This record gives sequence, C-alpha cells and structure tokens, in this order.
Amino acid sequence: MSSEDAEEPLISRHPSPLAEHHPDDDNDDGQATTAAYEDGPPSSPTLFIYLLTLSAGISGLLFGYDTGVISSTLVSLGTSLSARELTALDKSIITSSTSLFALLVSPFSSVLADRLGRKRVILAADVLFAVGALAQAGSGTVWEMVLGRSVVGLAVGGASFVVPLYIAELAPAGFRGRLVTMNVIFITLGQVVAYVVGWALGEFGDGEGTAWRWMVGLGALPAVVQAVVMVVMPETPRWLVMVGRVGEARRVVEKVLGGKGEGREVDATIKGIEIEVKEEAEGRRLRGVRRGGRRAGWMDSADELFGVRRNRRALAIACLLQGLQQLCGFNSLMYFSATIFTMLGFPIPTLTSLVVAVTNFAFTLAALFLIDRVGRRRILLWSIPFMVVGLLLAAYGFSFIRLASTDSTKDNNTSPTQGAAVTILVSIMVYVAGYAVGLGNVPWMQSELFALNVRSLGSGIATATNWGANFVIGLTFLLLMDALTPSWTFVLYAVICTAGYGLIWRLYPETAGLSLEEAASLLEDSNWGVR
Ligand SMILES: O[C@H]1[C@H](O)[C@@H](O)[C@H](O)[C@@H](O)[C@H]1O
Repeated sequence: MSSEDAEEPLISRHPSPLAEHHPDDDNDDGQATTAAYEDGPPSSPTLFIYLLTLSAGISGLLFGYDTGVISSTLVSLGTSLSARELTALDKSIITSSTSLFALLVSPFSSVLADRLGRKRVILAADVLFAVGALAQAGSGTVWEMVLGRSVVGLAVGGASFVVPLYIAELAPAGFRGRLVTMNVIFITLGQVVAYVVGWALGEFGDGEGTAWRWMVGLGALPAVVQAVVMVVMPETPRWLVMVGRVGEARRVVEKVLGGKGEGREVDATIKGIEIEVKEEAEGRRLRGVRRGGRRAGWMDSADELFGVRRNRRALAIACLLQGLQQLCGFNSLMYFSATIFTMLGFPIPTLTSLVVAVTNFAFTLAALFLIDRVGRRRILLWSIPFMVVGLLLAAYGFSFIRLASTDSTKDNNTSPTQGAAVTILVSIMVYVAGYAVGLGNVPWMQSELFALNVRSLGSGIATATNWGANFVIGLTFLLLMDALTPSWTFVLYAVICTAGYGLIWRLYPETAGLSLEEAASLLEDSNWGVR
C-alpha cells in the first residue's frame, strides 16, 4: 500500500512557492524539497475528491476481503479440496501464497504505474481480483486453491502499491495523511465484511459444503463494480503531465478544485506539477552526468539510498516499522482466528472471531483522529505495551488448555475451560486494539521519511519487507502452534513486540508536524533525532 509518492503533494491550493524554486536550490543530491506545499491552511476536500477516494478505496476493501475471508474459509473447507482433511501445512500454504505473490509483484508495480498510468494498473488489478476469486471458487484440489490465492496475491500486491499513489496524487496537501489512513480503514472494513460473510454463509448457507465457494467467489463482485467506476474516473494530473498530456491534466485539476478553481489557481497547480516532474528528470540527468554520462537507473538510486546516512536511516526505520507490523503476529489472528476459536470450543467460531475484525476496524477509525494529534512515535510507544500485555495474557490463558493440533488430519480433542477461553478472547481484543491504533497504521506513513530522490525505491523495499514478513507469519503460525505450543507462540510474539518497542524508542524520531526537510534533517543527528 505504499507508493513512491504516497505523501507527495501534487494537487495543492498553495503551490506557488515552488514556482520560484530552481534546481540549483536542491541539495547536493539533486533532491527537490517539497515543504513549500505544506504551507497554508488545509482547505476541505471537494465532493469529487471523496468520490475518487471512495472508488479507489474499493481496492482497499478487496485487499481486506481477500485477506480476511481465509479465516472462515479454512474452517469451512472440510474435505472439499483433494478429497481429504487439510494438514497444517496445506492451510499455511493456502493462506500465505497470497502474500508471497503480493511480494513478488511489488517491485514491478511502480514501473507499471509509470508506464501504463495509475488507472490502468488499478483496472488490471480488478481483473486479477475477479479471476482469482472465481478460480478459488471453482477449485477442487489444494493446488488449484493455491493458484487462485496466488492470482489474488498479484492483484493485492499491485493495488496496495498503486491505490495510495492514486489517492495521494489527487488529494489536497492538507488531507493527504488522513486520506492515506482512509485506505487502511477500507482494508479493515473489507476484513469485517469478509468475516460477516464467512459467518453468515457458514451458519445460514446451504450446508452442502459449498458455502466456502461463495465466500471466496464473492470477492469478484466489488472488483467488477470498481472496474466499472474506474472506467469513468480520471488519470492523476501528475501522470498526465509526466507523459505530456498537460491539457487533460488541467481538466482534472479543474474538477478536483470543484469548479472553484479560478484559472490562476489551476495554472499555478499545473505549473507546480510541471516543475516537480522536470526537477525529477533533471535530478536523474545530473546524477547520470556525475556517473559518467550514464542514465541514472535504480542502481544509482540504490547507491544514494544506501550511501547517504540519512537515507540509510530512513530505510532502516521504514523497514523496522513494516517488519514489526507483520512480525508482531497480528495477521496470524486475521488469518486463523476462526481456527483458534474452533480449537477453544466456541460454538460459533466464525462469529466469535468477528471481534478480531471489528476491534481492528473500530480502533483503526480511532487512529484516524488520533495520529496527527498524538504523533507517530508517541502513539506507537503508548500502544505497543497494550499489545505485549494482551499477548502475555493470551499465553497465560492458553497454558490452562490442552489444545488439539491445528492439523485437521490428527486427533482433535481439546479440553478448554470456559474461563481460559474467555480470558484468551478478551486479551486478544486488547492486543488487537493496541495494534490497530499504532502498528496497523503508522508504518504506511513511510513515504514521509524518505527524500524525494530515493522515495520510490525506499518505499518499495519497505513494502516488500511488509509482504515478506506477512508471508513468514502466514506460513509459520500454525506450525509454531503445534511445535512450540500456543502459549509459547504468543510469548514469542510478545518478545518481538518488546524488542520492536526498544528499537522504536531508540531509532524513530517524532515527525508529526514537521516539514519533509525538518524530518529528513532529524535523521542526520547522531542520536537519530530521538533526543
Ligand atoms: O495496515 C493493515 C491492517 O492493519 C490490516 O488489518 C492488516 O491485515 C494488514 O496486514 C496491514 O497492513
């Protein structure tokens, strides 16, 4: 869900200071600064912006639906696939194939978005979402299911990169942060919808073992709706300027400004975009000249990312946050909560597991209001302790229960006590709430850490870290539950959260309320700007 410019202001009502900006004002990396866009009071987004966000947000909804639906699907599959019970490894591969393919496609997303435009990539993702959903619905073997999940992974990987880019390139500067958080809200809402559908179809479905086909197949529906809406939506002005279609870019800017855009304001905005696009090209050319006339490629970006101290630090922080967002174990619950609550003996596990998705959604909404006020660093340092407490309490609860194997082919007699099961449920809610207000959101604000000339590569690597860690968690959770016991698995996640807390405390400076330049210069400090 990151993007090279996810925080890059392009449609601003106050772009004029950049009109005076000259490439020579750039720092020695040829890097243009964009703080000038941050000035001025934020104006309210127009209806058009809301509509754009909504239409693009359906991708978030799909992302959430496809990652959330696996929880109920796994407990409904029975012997439908390959005519046998699923092993823990089958379930792990079915689940994690989506993140693996999202990881594989992520390096290509930015290239495709620049070549084809943001809109076409979103449309292509819709086609893949629909094809993947139908392929899953029609699957008869474990490997056919894995194939369908992998196709959906390609869609999730592409959409999660391009949609925030699309939103950011159309959003007024003062609202960018909130609109990027909106995308996470759509994701978590999609997960709630998936859980509700999973529960409803499991409970009231035809009972002939086909409910899961509807669960996964329904993912095709929003994809079709979005494709239809996107056809009439515009490209972003920034991409249009990049490919020389300035006239069209003007018309989009006029629409974004809601008809209020006087010619002068539209002119200034287009001029600002043109200057920025030119500066980027100039920066690339200069870096090429410095390197003996070669055109600067991603290797040069890599040189700058790893060679310049503050860029290296930005990357370290972005990867730390993204890695921690996944390695803290949250998605183990998102993917396997119905499996866990089945083992705990809850009568309707898909209904019980709804608390995970609903708590996540509700506290993500709270984060929307809190993040800019409290600050990124502070919200993380306040929320992670709740996660640790929740995990340790859950581990304690699990220690009273002799749990069955997560492997459906083995003997599955559990002996849960009601008190322990309720303790686990409550502690999971505390953990999920802590996750949603902090780690679930803050890592996606990654692009504000990076200087413009390394933002694309830096955000790409951080996003790949997210998918890589997500894959590891999806693949290993059930196997760890069996190998280590549930208690020790949850203790392991608590240890990871604690270590992450220490690293954030030591390395992640507060960037809320700072301009991009001030945030970047903090990272030059020998204390990483945290003191
Ligand atoms: O920010 C999102 C959100 O927290 C989702 O609930 C989670 O499933 C994703 O992995 C994460 O990236």
